Amino acid sequence: MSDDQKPSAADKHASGAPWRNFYGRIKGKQLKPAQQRYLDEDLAALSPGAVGWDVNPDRAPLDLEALFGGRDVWLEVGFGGGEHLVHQAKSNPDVGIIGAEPYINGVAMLLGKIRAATTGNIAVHPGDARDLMDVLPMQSISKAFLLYPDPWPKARHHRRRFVTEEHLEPLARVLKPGAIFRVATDIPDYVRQTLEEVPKAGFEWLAEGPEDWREPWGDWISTRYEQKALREGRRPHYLTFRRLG
Ligand SMILES: C[S@@+](CC[C@H](N)C(=O)[O-])C[C@H]1O[C@@H](n2cnc3c(N)ncnc32)[C@H](O)[C@@H]1O
Repeated sequence: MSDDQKPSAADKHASGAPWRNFYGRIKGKQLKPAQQRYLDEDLAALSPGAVGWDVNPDRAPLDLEALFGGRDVWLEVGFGGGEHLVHQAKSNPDVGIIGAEPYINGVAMLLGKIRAATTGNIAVHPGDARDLMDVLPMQSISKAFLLYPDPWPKARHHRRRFVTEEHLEPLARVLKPGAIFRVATDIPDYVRQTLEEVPKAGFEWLAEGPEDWREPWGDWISTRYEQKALREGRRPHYLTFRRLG
């Protein structure tokens, strides 16, 4: 079936949930017993609240005050193995960070790192960031990270990329005016699409000179995917945007 024949976001499930295709991997190789234990023992307590359509069909906004006690809240979309998320949480104890990641093996890896780091300022949504953004209060997030999003290199798959209206419009809605949005990618055509689409959604690119995109952020820690890209000879690009308004 081609993308055109599939249900679109305008189509709904019987529950009222929009039909959101997720094309990435949800499960990889068999989890190690310790990883399964992290999921069983830790995940529920780290939940940001009622995100699923089954438990929150009216999409009532999450109580971030109750979750993080009035801290600034940051969002990481697609945290992979969680190394960047935990690094930021450890470096910024006065901030609360919510991560969304549908790949359950990645979620288990993050939970292992949270145990080792004993940080208390992380919430984890083990699913699609779109479902999370539905229930984040308007203008509640002061920084967002999109680090090495799935590249979808074929032209007919570009519409699956995160930097499309379907994702950027809700992201813009939940970010505070002036909030920072960081995007890292190793795919030149992803840079092109990001620079075209993100400003259309109400952001400005903060480029401090033509070579600015080559330099990682001062508080950067390289991610698993970036390490793979470097091994395979691809160059990272670091783009910083500010939410207008
Ligand atoms: C290429 S990996 C990069 C992972 C990590 N950020 C890194 O740099 O190592 C992209 C990740 O984005 C996740 N992802 C894709 N679509 C997503 C969505 N709609 N919401 C949340 N995560 C998503 C995938 O499951 C995958 O783990």
